[in-house]
Amino acid sequence: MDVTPDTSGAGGRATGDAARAASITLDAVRKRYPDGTEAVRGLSLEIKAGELVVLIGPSGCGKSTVLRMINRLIEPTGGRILLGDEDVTQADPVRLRRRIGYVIQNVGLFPHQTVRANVATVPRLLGWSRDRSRERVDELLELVGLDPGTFGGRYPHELSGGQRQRVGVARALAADPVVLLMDEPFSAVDPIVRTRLQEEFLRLQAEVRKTIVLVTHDLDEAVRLGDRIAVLSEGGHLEQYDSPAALLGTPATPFVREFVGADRGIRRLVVTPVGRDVLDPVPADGTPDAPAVPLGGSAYDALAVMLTSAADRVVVTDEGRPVGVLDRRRLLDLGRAD
Ligand SMILES: Nc1ncnc2c1ncn2[C@@H]1O[C@H](COP(=O)(O)OP(=O)(O)OP(=O)(O)O)[C@@H](O)[C@H]1O
Repeated sequence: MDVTPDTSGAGGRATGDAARAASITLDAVRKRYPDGTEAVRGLSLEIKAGELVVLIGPSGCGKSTVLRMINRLIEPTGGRILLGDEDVTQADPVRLRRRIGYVIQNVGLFPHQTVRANVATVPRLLGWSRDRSRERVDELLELVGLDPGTFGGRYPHELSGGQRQRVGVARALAADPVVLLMDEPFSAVDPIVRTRLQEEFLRLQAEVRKTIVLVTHDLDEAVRLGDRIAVLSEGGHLEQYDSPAALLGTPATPFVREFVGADRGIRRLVVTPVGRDVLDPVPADGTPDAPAVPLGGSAYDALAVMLTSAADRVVVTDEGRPVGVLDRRRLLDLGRAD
């Protein structure tokens, strides 16, 4: 398998290939548009190989500009961007883009090409044989949950919005890129489909472990998907770069506090697992008559169970065995970490 920067000839399996993910380093990156707009005024950010980082911030803060500078759809006017240890500003932009998958809001599929032909776009550019392309495309369609026999010959207008989005992801993964850039990938579908796509996407990422930079407006999406979240303010200023739990629990600046909102306590419960450290021992006289929740489940789910059964505590179980008791006050404290 080719692990050098040039992907020509590289293909291989779609799964379990951590060597094909690269770290990304932004070092004092700037973008001044020709009309004088300073979209990004010196942003530094490290993204580890295999990490999923979300860029979030108000409209116009420079998120898309940052994303597009990574694959040089937009040229930076200052600073450095490294992919692994290679400076992307020195790379040939066309070859660079073949190594970087890119997924956008309305997917941008070619309307007059079948699903298979759309997914095979980059392999074709790379000169792969027909058989090799076809094998890879079918493997990817399976990976994103579309049966190749049913969907491979369809045209984009014969798919639902969610199916189109999956084809977009398959296409972006086709040449086994080292990095995946996603600009509002799930915003064109309704909230129910969006949640399902997000869940599928997390499962997919657990398999392919790409380095992913994803732009969104949606804080819940950021919290659900991100290993780390970068909150940007105007001019691409980095307000905070942290795990979802740390961001919600300890906003670093007044801007972040306002951005994550008053309901951050609830959001924090969603990303906080119930661990042994917050449990009281099971009473000596046996398990209390309370509903059970699994160890490691989210504190939010535990709260939901308490509320629906009007209980003041839950029994926490590990593989069915009670390991402790969590009371409501202790649980609510988990949402109030600052
Ligand atoms: N081609 C351009 N020429 C001049 N200014 C631009 C250009 N493209 C973007 N901008 C400006 O740069 C700033 C950042 O834009 P960008 O699209 O990166 O923001 P964003 O955070 O992605 O916004 P949104 O969330 O609304 O998509 C904005 O003020 C925008 O008006």
